[in-house]
Amino acid sequence: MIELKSISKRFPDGTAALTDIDLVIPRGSVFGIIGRSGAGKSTLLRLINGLERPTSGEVLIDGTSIATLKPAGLRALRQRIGMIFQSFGLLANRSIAGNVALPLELAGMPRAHRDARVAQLLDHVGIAAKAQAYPASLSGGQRQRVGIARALATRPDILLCDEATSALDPETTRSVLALLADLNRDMGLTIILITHEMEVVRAICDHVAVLDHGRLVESGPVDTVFAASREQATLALLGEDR
Ligand SMILES: Nc1ncnc2c1ncn2[C@@H]1O[C@H](COP(=O)(O)OP(=O)(O)OP(=O)(O)O)[C@@H](O)[C@H]1O
Repeated sequence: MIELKSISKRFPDGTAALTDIDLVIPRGSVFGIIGRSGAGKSTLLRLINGLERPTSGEVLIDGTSIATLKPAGLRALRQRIGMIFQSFGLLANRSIAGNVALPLELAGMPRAHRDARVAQLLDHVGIAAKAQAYPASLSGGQRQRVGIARALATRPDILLCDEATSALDPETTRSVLALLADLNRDMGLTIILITHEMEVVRAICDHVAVLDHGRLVESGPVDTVFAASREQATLALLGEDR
């Protein structure tokens, strides 16, 4: 379980990116965080993986405050958290297998184990045939599958998705979201997904939180929030999507 307690984040230039956020993300959920550009979504994700520190408040993962972790604890936490990005973040000069192997190399896994694990991961995301290809020769959907395989290499139990399907066409988006749903179901992976697209939330999330200008407008089960919201920010996002 991930808990955000009274989180505020103000950047040195005075920008108040997040103000007084309280949020509980249950283990095993697919949790959508939605809001317009600048609402604070990326900042929230970066607080969860410890890349940013809150100005006040705390982030607890399974009851442990990230702020109390020593460097070794923070490294261990990062191994528990995978991340995928809108721009995929693949290294152009490494093969697909080489990209997926990278976090295992950094973790010091011996070559033979690494090769077996990479093959298993590529198979799992349906892209084994492309192991020796390079990112430039893959479609966007295939590249995101590689991104997912790489994110899962160290067997995380939390996957953070930063606009992971925003660069993909609707059909490819559906297939990548279906893969994420399978991973949630089969591995019990907790998925936190930030997006500005209501359709993505509707397709895959069980819970949603709506951010607006750094504030949490509302959160709860997707069906409840979408069916009964009276919040202007939520209605505006729903309206844009209809
Ligand atoms: N390092 C930084 N220094 C100063 N301000 C920042 C920094 N990072 C983000 N911000 C500001 O904080 C606010 C929230 O940004 P954030 O990137 O979290 O929003 P977002 O909802 O993810 O937006 P987008 O969908 O456009 O990525 C914005 O006003 C942004 O300009």
